Amino acid sequence: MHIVTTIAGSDSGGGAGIQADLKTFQELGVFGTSVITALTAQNTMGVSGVFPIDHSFVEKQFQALIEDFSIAAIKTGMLYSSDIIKAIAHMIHNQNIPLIVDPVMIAKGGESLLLQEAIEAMRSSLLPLATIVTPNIPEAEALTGRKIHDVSDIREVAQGFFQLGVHCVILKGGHLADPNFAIDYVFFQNGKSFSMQTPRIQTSNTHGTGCTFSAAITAFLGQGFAMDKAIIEAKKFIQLAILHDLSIGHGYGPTNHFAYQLHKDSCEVLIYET
Ligand SMILES: Nc1ncnc2c1ncn2[C@@H]1O[C@H](COP(=O)(O)OP(=O)(O)OP(=O)(O)O)[C@@H](O)[C@H]1O
Ligand SMILES: Cc1ncc(COP(=O)(O)O)c(N)n1
Repeated sequence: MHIVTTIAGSDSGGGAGIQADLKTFQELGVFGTSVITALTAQNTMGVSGVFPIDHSFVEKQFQALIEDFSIAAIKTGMLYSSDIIKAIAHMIHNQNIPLIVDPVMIAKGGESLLLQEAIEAMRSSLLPLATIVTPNIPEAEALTGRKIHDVSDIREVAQGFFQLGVHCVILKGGHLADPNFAIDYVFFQNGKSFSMQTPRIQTSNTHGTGCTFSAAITAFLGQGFAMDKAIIEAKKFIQLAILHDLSIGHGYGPTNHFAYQLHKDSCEVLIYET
């Protein structure tokens, strides 16, 4: 049994954060463990409260895991403060475990999930340890200080992440204005790159898309998939989870974590060399 870990915030509404990650891990047949960085009072309509966990207790949770388990891959999500980020970086820097950083900053409803003061710690302490980073466009801009207007800017931004020490950058195009396609751009430090394209689904039920996508990458990597295969299969997982939405709640509804196992043969991801 492959064991993977999510270090993230709890979403009481069950669509994002720790809950989305553990559901994804379960669906993909890996054993999920968790380190909770913050509690959020949240539903599909928004975040009404954030209760950060003291960084010493974040450390204690991780310590409990590494004392007992052999962890195959780790992902991070909502990390909230520089204290928490530094504690996590300190704990994992000598572990030699693949690390997927989803640099969560702002919830779909606009609420901040990362303090402004924590952006520098993310850049200087955590990203140098990352195997893969999965920013959306605004997150990539905030972390590299470069603006993204078109695809050529995306390549520049990926270089910015490589300079920090990241091995693979996935720039998620969910926020780009293409009405027909959801395109993500994948860049490896060795110069290899490709884009992944699926039909854009017209829906507001996209709560937790980024969490679910990065959790799926973590689950596939934890099972020993090669990095490109893990990324492409995770794109399939999130495409199906958005397509077969569950219509839960009154706001931005969650995605459907059951969908991949039911429909995985029906999804095609188009890959283009970039
Ligand atoms: N409407 C959509 N149709 C198809 N795929 C989508 C859609 N919206 C997002 N995606 C895909 O979902 C994945 C997550 O992308 P997104 O840009 O939504 O991440 P995010 O903004 O970080 O999410 P979150 O806000 O949950 O953290 C990407 O693979 C993206 O292409
Ligand atoms: C605990 C937690 N982690 C991450 C997200 C981001 O998800 P989204 O941007 O879809 O709201 C969230 N809302 N809550």
